[in-house]
This record gives sequence, C-alpha cells and structure tokens, in this order.
Amino acid sequence: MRRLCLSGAGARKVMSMDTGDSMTDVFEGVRFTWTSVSGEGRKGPDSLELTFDAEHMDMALGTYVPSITAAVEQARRRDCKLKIFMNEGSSWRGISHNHPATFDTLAMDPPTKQALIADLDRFLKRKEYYRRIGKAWKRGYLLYGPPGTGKSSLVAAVANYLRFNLYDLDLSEVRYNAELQKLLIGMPNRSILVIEDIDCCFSATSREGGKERKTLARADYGHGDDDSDDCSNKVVSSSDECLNILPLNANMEWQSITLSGLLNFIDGLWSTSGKERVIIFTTNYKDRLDPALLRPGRMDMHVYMGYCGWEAFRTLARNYFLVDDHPLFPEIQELLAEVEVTPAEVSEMLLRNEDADIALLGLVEFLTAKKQGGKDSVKS
Ligand SMILES: Nc1ncnc2c1ncn2[C@@H]1O[C@H](COP(=O)(O)OP(=O)(O)OP(=O)(O)O)[C@@H](O)[C@H]1O
Repeated sequence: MRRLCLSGAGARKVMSMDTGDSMTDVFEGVRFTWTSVSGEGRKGPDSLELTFDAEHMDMALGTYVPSITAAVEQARRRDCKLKIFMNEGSSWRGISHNHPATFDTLAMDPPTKQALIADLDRFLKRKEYYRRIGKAWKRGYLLYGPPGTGKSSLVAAVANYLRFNLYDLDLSEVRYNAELQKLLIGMPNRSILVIEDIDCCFSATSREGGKERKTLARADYGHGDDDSDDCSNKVVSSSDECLNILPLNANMEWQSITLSGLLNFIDGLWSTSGKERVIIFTTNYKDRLDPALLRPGRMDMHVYMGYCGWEAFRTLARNYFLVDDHPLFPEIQELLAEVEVTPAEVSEMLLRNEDADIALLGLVEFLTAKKQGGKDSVKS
C-alpha cells in the first residue's frame, strides 16, 4: 500500500486507501488482495475489489468473506450508541444509554460472573439450535438480592456486553393486554426486555415500605434526546407479525395476568420470530415471587447478587484506585467476613476521597461501626 488516508474526528477514525491502491491480506496461508476502485466510470459507488487465485474460490466465499463481514458487523455494533427505551402507552420512547458498567467493573462473585458470561456467549451462538428444537431464541435471567447489590448495574453490563438495546418495561404504565402485546411485538431483534422489581409489579401493595418502582432510566443512565443516531434496533410496527397465543381476553386489564402467565404470553408472541432477545427480571424479594416462575425451565438462570464479599471488594478497589493490594486489605477482608454491607455502600465510601489511604481508612471505620452497631448488620 502506498498511502494510507486517515479521516474522522474524535474517537472515530477511519483509515482508507487511495483509489487504485491495494493491500494484501493473508488468511490461512492464502493471499487475498483488496483494491480500492473508483465509482466514476463504472456508474456506481466507490468500492473495494477482491482478487485471489481461482482455486481458493470455496475458501473465499465460504470462510474468508463471511469472516470479514462478521468482523465489520462486530465493529459496527461496537461503534453504535446503545439506547434504553421506556414504554409510553403502547409505544417505546428511547434515550441514550451511557451506563458505564461492564463485567470488568462489576463487583460480584467471580464464578457467578464467569457462568453468566459463558451463558450469554452460548446463547448468542445458538440460533440454529433454538430453531431446531422449536423454541423462541430467547434467554431469561432472574437477578435477585438486596437493594444496592448491583442488579441494575448488571443489567447495564449485560447490555454493554451484548451490544443490545434495553427495553425497560414499566407494567404500571400498561393498561390493557393489547398494549402489552403491541409493546412486546414492537421489540426488535437483539434487544433486552427488563422488568425491574417484579415482586411489586404483580402485587402493588406487597412491597415493604411501599418502595416506588425504580426504572433503569431514572437510576443511572445518561440522558439524551431520543431517536437519532441509533443503528439497527428500530421499533417495528406490530402489523406484520401475528399473535397466536393470547391467554387473556384482550379486553381484560393486564393486572389479572400472573408473572408466569406473562412469560407464556411472551413465549407465544416471540416463538416464531427468530429474533435474539433476552429477558431480565429483577427483584429484591425472590421469596415473594409466583412459585411457577421459579420452577426449572421458566427463567433460564437465577443470579444472586449478594453483599460485598472479599473478591467483590477487590474489584471495587481496582475500579476506584487501580490497586490490587494495600496494608489495610487484611483488616477489610476480616471485617467483610463479619459484616453485611452492600457494594453500593462500599462504593460510596470509596468515592469519598481520591486518596486510597484515606478512603480505605474511612471504609475500615465504617465497617467497624457497622459491626458494633447492631445485630442486624452483622452476619449471623
Ligand atoms: N455489584 C456492584 N458492582 C459495582 N458497583 C456496584 C455494585 N452494586 C452496587 N454498585 C454501585 O451502587 C450503585 C447502585 O447499585 P444498583 O442500582 O445497581 O443496585 P440494585 O441492586 O439494582 O439496587 P435496587 O434493588 O435498589 O434497585 C451503582 O450505581 C454502583 O455505583
């Protein structure tokens, strides 16, 4: 290649070849040459022409070109801004999703984290498998645990990992079954349906202390104006998909639906679409859920987000101070084994000072006070 042109601003830089220039790529020992061809004269857009020995035709069409297009698709998705949609009546309204959480920054039990990542990876690769066994290509996760243990952060980390948009469904905004149906059908390929605090969605009065349902958007997400700049995930019209299973009378108010009924409803709606979709339910009170939902096969994976353990603390310390060790660590490890403290509380303590020594000392004092402060906060 004689010349490489660099264009674009900010983080998005594009490197390109001059017209007529070419470069050679070697794939599994075979040479593939790409030449930049001007559109003028050919009455078409500028393009890249691929040249290779004819004997490698099978490899070119069967392996090489698909691997290039997959890499392009992956890069495109990485660059694409994610969005979070919220329901308004029977349609979705989207805003930018800038939540920084990733699996690297998430403080949680390492084996659980690895199991979840492996499960997500397996799910992505299994389109053909789901088609063969006649099941909707979807995966359901139930995240449970006390407030402040990172359930919402985990939802964001999953979205960032998969590069899927989030659809945060507030069931209290849904009046009719038909509205719910339209919303669910309106979710495009590669999307995540999230219903937070499901224990209070299905029994409005059961939540202790009457905690208001928090939506993801109200929690931590960056805000922006809605629909520009999104990539593939457009809300689609419901008219071109048909509904085969409708467990409720369409005029009946949705509140009469059970959680397990909702899952059947979703299964019916999505069973034939062949789209990749993830469902995430969160709750602080797993024991209050409809037992039918907890039976094997209903939600594919139950993920417990617990109090801050030693490994989770180390992740937070790395996030905040880039440290893997500190003289106060042994004391903190001992205290964490005795005191129930959420990652949110630990994060809050670490945020108080930019100096690791001061912040960690503050955390030791906080944990010590919690330990002395009452039976409630001490692990039994
Ligand atoms: N496991 C965690 N890893 C990293 N940060 C965490 C974790 N848990 C909590 N945090 C911090 O605490 C804040 C609140 O946590 P988050 O909203 O994710 O908890 P939650 O379990 O969803 O709480 P709730 O049940 O009240 O909705 C997060 O923005 C994050 O800064």
